[in-house]
Amino acid sequence: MSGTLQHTLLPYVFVLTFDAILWLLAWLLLITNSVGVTWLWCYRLVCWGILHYLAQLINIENGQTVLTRWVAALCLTSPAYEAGKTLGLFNSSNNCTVPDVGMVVLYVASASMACLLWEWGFPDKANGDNGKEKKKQEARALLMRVMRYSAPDYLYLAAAFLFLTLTALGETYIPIYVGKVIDILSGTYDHNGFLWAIGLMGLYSLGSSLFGGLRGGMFMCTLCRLNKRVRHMLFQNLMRQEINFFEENKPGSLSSRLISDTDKMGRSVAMNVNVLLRSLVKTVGMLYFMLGLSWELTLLACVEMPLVAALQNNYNKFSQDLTQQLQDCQAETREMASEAIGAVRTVRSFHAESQELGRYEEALKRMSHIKRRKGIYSAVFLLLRRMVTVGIKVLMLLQGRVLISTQQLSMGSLLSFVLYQKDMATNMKHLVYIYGDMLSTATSSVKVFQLLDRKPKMKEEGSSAPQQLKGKLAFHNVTFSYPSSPDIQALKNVTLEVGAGKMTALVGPSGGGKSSCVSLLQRFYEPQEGEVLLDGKPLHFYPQQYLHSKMAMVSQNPVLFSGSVRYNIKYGLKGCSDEQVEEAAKRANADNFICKLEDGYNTDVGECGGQLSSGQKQCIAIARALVRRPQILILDECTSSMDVNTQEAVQAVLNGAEGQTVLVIAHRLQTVERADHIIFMDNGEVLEQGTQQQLMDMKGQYYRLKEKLFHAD
Ligand SMILES: Nc1ncnc2c1ncn2[C@@H]1O[C@H](COP(=O)(O)OP(=O)(O)OP(=O)(O)O)[C@@H](O)[C@H]1O
Repeated sequence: MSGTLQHTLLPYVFVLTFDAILWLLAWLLLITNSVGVTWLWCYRLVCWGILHYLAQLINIENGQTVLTRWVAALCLTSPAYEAGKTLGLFNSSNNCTVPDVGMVVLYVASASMACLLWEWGFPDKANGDNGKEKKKQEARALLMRVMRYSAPDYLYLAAAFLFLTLTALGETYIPIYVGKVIDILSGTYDHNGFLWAIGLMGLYSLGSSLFGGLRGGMFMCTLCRLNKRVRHMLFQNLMRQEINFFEENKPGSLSSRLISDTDKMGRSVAMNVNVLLRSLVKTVGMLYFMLGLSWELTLLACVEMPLVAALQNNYNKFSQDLTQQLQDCQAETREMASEAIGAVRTVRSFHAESQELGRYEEALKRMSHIKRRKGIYSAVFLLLRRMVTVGIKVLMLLQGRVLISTQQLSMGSLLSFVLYQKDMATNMKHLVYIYGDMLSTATSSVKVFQLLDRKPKMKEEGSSAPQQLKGKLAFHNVTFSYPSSPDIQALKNVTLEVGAGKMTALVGPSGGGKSSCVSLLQRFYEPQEGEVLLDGKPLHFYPQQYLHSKMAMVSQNPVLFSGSVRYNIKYGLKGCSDEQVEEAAKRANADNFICKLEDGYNTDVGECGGQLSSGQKQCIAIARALVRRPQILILDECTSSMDVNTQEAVQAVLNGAEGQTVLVIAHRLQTVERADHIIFMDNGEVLEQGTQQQLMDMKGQYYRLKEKLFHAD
């Protein structure tokens, strides 16, 4: 460890020694102390050349760039400061002098401090090999990506930055005038000077408040626009994902990504960048005034910064970890509550209220435990930070007393300095804290970006979209397992055909693989082996939108959306007239009961169609399929909840569907008997197929099932 430190520090000591020799040369060569800035610039540029060459000779493995950067800062700080002095930027003599030993030490300290800060904020990539640094760099890259998403709002951002700079400048001038007022009051009273100082102070306060408000408004606008844009993109990409994705990711966590994570991500740009830039502009402005008042006190004030930064850095590490845990816990609790509330009927019917309550309480306990830990860390951190701040303040006041007694500083200037220092400390806290917060919110944006970047795991869709479709479906040696249970084959080497313009029935015991066939037809999943063909072409040759316009499906448990009956029937269809909706409803035998509803077709069906009975929902779902006039109609057990009369009516409609390919999954006798072709499936395999008569003659599995159904009916 100490060996490594020696290796790291040696090149710096080596360069410093050479720099000291160069300064010694300057002191020896110059008889007079007063020199021109140009001379100092030339001399230090030559020094830079020499030291840079030496630094290259040392050639350290990791950190060569840091050393090179430090050499540049070391050589150029002194002429830069002297040039500033000559231009009257600092309240000291305008003469450019060769710096004395004290000033040289100060230059070395400030150059090193600047390099340290730079390294901390923007570490050299060559040094970032370890995991922690890599993580930081990734977080930074994410932050840059969030910023890029804000690019369309550049006008709002430019206005916000302008107002921000004006606010910060206004705020920076106020303490100077407070000090002036105190000096006027404590010395010989000058009425005009007093009024002038008070007036300017009021003007700066008013201006900064006005611009502050405008700045906040602009940032809020940017935040809203960014949130809207990201949520839209995210929702768009979510809708493109394959069905398995939604089985693996619960709705609670997806909606949390969509709402709270996008919000946090936006905050990292609009809010944090706002505070970060304000603090940065103010810090630079205040440093300028503070250096003008007293460089000794400024140096002392600057000591506070690395100490607070080190404390804050450590605290951030713990805090980020706990924040992540807390976010996960919150998502889990939310999911648990929405699951129990959504399935309240099931919970009630199994009398599982106390069990759900217990689970929820456990999750709440875990959450409050994490919150408690977070609170304790925060309290300890605040205590340590306060101790550092107070300690530095005491030292500063002691030094201030010395400066006043030697008349290097007035009382008012000391007050101005103390005001600046207080503000400076707050700004530093913001700079360090916000930076940590930005990185942590960037981590939460990882989740958003993961979703944004996710490509659906489906074969790329083709462009075949023929005007006329015969509607012949075929499975060729299809083997399929659900991604969530890859070891269980739901379909085993299935080969079957659904004739164009014919009605085919899929029958068989529960779990036989009927619905799995339908899922493959809908391209919800891809088979692992074999092909599913439509008119002789694999399904993925057709665009998804085309496929779903030609193939409509009514499932066992149709899902309706909250909204009117009309909205649900023409769901997803553009340019569908009211007449078409009503005609489809009549064909699905839904018109009768719809007209009896309070507002007819405009009646709200409630969340998930909760205001309607299961049979009514199925009728509306059939109407929704029929209104599309699909070439292929798939009915998965869709008449199971209808009364016998309604079933008969729907059946008549289906039989009258001329030229339409109909695939029915049914357990009911009447439905199956009307089919042109019957396929019997069990355990993921096609066991028997043929016409009703052929299967009956076989006296096999279908025959036995029919016997059972006959008795049941
Ligand atoms: N989403 C899923 N994830 C994992 N396995 C599934 C999924 N859906 C169905 N399965 C399994 O696939 C097999 C075939 O199920 P499928 O739903 O296709 O049968 P089915 O004949 O339609 O049954 P039912 O008549 O009861 O609807 C079963 O073993 C089932 O457990």
